[in-house]
Amino acid sequence: MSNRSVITLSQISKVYTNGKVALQDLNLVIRESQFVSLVGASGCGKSTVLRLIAGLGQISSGNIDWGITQQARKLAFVFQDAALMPWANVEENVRLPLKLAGIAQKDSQKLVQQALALVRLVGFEHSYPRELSGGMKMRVSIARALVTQPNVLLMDEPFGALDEITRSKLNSDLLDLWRQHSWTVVFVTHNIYEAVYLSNRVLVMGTSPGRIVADVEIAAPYPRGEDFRTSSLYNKYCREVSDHLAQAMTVTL
Ligand SMILES: Nc1ncnc2c1ncn2[C@@H]1O[C@H](COP(=O)(O)OP(=O)(O)OP(=O)(O)O)[C@@H](O)[C@H]1O
Repeated sequence: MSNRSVITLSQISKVYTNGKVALQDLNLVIRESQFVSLVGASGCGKSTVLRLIAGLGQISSGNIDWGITQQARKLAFVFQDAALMPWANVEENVRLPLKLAGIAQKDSQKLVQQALALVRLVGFEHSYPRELSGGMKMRVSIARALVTQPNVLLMDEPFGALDEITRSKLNSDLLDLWRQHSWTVVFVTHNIYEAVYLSNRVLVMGTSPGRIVADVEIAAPYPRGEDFRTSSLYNKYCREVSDHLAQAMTVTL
């Protein structure tokens, strides 16, 4: 991991048109290849942070500065809902961003195959979303994000709707991919255990107005397997994040 800052949020505030102050004076530096999770109570502004980083919505005040040029910057967004086109098969769903970018099918085929291989969906190219499990649909959604070969991956509770076993499997797969590709990842989740397992940094947000109340470095080496999940170190970090979260919620409840 380099020390280069990729995303710098300075004094960010976001007031929605209904007057809701979602974020106030938020400062945050995300470094290259970091895996950063945002955790916090519902409504504390996690998705707002992610959307502003993605350029989906206007900042009310403050700045976002990028450490990579606009030309070199490749963002991909993964949503909680796999949001696949039901009438299109797996391959067509994954190809969509390339099609929208005007890339011809003959040129996109290799990228689509590579993305499907990354999420282990080779052989399911011609299946339709209705034929897939929830975990497989989410893999398609991740492949659709990866097909553009991003260097920054923004993930908004991608595994929130999945059962625990599927979530745990996808967590391990995501970590393997992240280690191979060194993306900078910003990951939103409600789940403390997931955040600690995945991240090298967990940011705890407080609400009303949304702000960062704790920045916890998860100083455990990768690869992280079952050994880590059952270790006292993992428990220690989960307790630390949980305590910060409980404190943030006491202040606002
Ligand atoms: N388009 C909008 N217009 C008005 N208020 C909004 C809008 N989007 C979000 N909000 C409000 O801004 C606050 C932050 O919302 P946001 O979705 O960022 O929170 P969150 O932490 O991601 O919540 P959750 O965990 O429930 O997804 C909430 O009070 C929400 O109701």
